[in-house]
Amino acid sequence: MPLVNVIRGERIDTAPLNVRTPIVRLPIWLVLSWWFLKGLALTLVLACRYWYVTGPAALLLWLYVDFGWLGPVGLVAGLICAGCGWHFGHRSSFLRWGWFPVLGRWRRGVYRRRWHPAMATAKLAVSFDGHTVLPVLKRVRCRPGCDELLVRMVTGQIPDDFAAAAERLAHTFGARAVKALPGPRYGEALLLVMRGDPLAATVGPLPVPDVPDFTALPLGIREDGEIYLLCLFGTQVLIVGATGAGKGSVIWSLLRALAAGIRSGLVQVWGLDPKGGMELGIGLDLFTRFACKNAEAMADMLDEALAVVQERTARLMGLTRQHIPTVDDPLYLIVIDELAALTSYADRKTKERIKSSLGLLLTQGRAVGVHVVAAIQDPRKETLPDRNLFPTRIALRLSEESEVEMVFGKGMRDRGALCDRIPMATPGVAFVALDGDPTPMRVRFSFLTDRQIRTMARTYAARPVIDGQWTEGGAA
Ligand SMILES: Nc1ncnc2c1ncn2[C@@H]1O[C@H](COP(=O)(O)OP(=O)(O)OP(=O)(O)O)[C@@H](O)[C@H]1O
Repeated sequence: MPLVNVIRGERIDTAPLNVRTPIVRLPIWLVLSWWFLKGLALTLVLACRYWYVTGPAALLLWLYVDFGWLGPVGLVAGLICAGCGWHFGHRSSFLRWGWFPVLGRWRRGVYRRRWHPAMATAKLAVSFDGHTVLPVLKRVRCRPGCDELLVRMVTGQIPDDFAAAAERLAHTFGARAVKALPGPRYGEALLLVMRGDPLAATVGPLPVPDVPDFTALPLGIREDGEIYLLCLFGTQVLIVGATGAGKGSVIWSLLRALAAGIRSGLVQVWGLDPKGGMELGIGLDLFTRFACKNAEAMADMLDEALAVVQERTARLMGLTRQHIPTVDDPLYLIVIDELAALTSYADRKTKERIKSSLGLLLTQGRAVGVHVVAAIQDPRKETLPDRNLFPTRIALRLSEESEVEMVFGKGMRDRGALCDRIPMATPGVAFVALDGDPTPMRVRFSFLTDRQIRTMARTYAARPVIDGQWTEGGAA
């Protein structure tokens, strides 16, 4: 038993004088007047707060009192006619300034009603000091096919907590998908609630830019309705997808975005098609060099590309950190249709040769304008030696969950890269990582039919070399 008990805190001594709360008797008229004034003040506050309901209601009531039924009916009919005229006259401004703000107000009410149960069941409500604390829904904005919810997170939460619960939230709000991003300020998150699917339909060929902008090549449509732009400068591109996932459409979309540069000589495309030219052969005229028959010819071509890299590196050393292509000193694009055929299935000696020159090409080629675009079906280590040498990775439909991690690394599937759930019925749909955005973006690449590829190849033809032999004109 302790000798002395020390208890911290302030002791309240018994007061010498103890009094009871005084009772003041008020007349009933005073109590009723007080309640009336309080009710009036509350009504005024609510009327001002919900002005978008009370304002139109007051206007309609005034019209009814002054003009009878004709007044409100005439106003509503006039507004509908004006809205239709605006919609048909200038649809984009009607949606931006007329329809979406109204829809946003309506949807804010709908989200607020479901907010508490949604947060509680998605485990985003926090219990603190005996209370339940919810993230605050600050704003709802509508965009085509998507609602943008600005949320103030509870202390200690991060946007990744919302990303982890994205699928639950999507089902709760009855939406196709929910994407969580960091908000405009610390402590805020943006939830993009995807309603329609702008990627459900095939995307046709995009217009060919007159001069390719190597930092923004248009290849397809993003799920937020914007154009997906690929920055080729400073990168190497890996395309991964199961058979029939649409790897070809990524390659052809890229060649289409570069087509004007191919014709002018600003870009030289070298093609390696281990499937005997079945895939890339359709657009043969676009390729300056093309190898499809044997692995040695392909290894030779990679060695030649490496020689270009080494010559340029020696020439540009100390002058610039990024090569700017010109017609005399073009950008080289090495397109490999099935990388695994080169890295795994060729004979041992050729395989080693290919692996070593490819590794050097991937690491040294980026800065000197020699870029590799490689497609592969199977992202396992045995077939894809080092995915980290490809800064840009495009993952189409994959067969297994684990393959998503093999392509993007840990955590991307949790943030929404559900490549294994892309339906077979939507080839060309892929997930990509965008610059500065930790969550993956779903995109659909444009699709060119064989006929469109042939026409493009004829229109933007380059002078080809097939299996080491220069040929005159095209060989479509
Ligand atoms: N972007 C797209 N939009 C719509 N349909 C597409 C798209 N890409 C491909 N397809 C359809 O899917 C089929 C298979 O596409 P593709 O041959 O490009 O796939 P792949 O991944 O290259 O397959 P493989 O590995 O077997 O060569 C095409 O014939 C076409 O009908």
